[in-house]
Amino acid sequence: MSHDTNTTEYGSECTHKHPMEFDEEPLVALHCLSHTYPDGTRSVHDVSFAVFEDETVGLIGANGAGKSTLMEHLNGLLEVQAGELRVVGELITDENVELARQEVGFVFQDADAQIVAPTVLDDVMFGPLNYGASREEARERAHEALERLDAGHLVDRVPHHLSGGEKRLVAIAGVLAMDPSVIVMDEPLAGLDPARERRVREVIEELQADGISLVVATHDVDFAAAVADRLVAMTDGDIVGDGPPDELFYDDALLQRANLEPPTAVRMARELDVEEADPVTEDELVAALSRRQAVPGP
Ligand SMILES: Nc1ncnc2c1ncn2[C@@H]1O[C@H](COP(=O)(O)OP(=O)(O)OP(=O)(O)O)[C@@H](O)[C@H]1O
Repeated sequence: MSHDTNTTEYGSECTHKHPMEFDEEPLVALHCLSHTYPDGTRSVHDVSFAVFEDETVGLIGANGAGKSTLMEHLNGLLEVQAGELRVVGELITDENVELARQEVGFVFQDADAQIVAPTVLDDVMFGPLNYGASREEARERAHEALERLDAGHLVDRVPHHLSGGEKRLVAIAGVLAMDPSVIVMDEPLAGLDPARERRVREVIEELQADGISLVVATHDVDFAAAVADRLVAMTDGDIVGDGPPDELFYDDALLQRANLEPPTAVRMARELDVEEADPVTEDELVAALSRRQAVPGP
């Protein structure tokens, strides 16, 4: 999407009040997206959403708010019915949907949905091979991606026999092997034991440190507070909030509208009358409390 966006460029269906204007080119942007499923369920309506370089967007909202529907448009899994999708500035159509698939990797909540091959190596090689890499290059990329996730030891295993956490690492490796600009993750911690959860959190931190942009959908507000630079809140197919965690998680009216509870740190900060900052994570709360303690009394 360019800086000089104008309404004609985006088609006549859109009733969105604010044309998207950016100081920098988003890596992926949906503008005025509406989607109705074949049974007539209207899942998102006139939604605009952009992801920029080197940011993690937390997508939050209650069951059925439209998070998965929005995310499945970001790499062309769902076809745009009304509105438009741009990836690295290119308008995505039937002809170039592969660009969206390559640039935006998708890690499903259900890792089994993503497994396509008889061994982990074949599975991780599948993406690069599918996009024209030689077997040698695909193998190299698959090994690299698995090593990056400390999952090299799984290379010859049968994917269906892996544990839930291992499957998720393999699914992330499959996406990394494609070298995407943006990785979309649907509930990445769901169903993991504490050790696997910790590993997936570390992987997310490593991806962030590597400058990869992420979109993470989650019901876990504590996790969203810890992982996201920016939060986008959805309810009933609309985006109802977009801003930093310390703004959104202190906006009671918005949380109520989105049917969300504030994170633990926000609730505790209020109970403890922490006023000098708006902590949203445990670490921030502890820091605010120790600063308060350090202030000498009268
Ligand atoms: N294949 C489908 N056919 C019909 N309706 C659907 C389909 N997939 C989703 N929906 C409906 O679209 C709306 C948005 O669903 P979506 O899965 O995008 O929400 P979500 O925020 O991801 O929910 P959850 O947190 O429960 O995963 C819901 O009303 C849902 O019932």
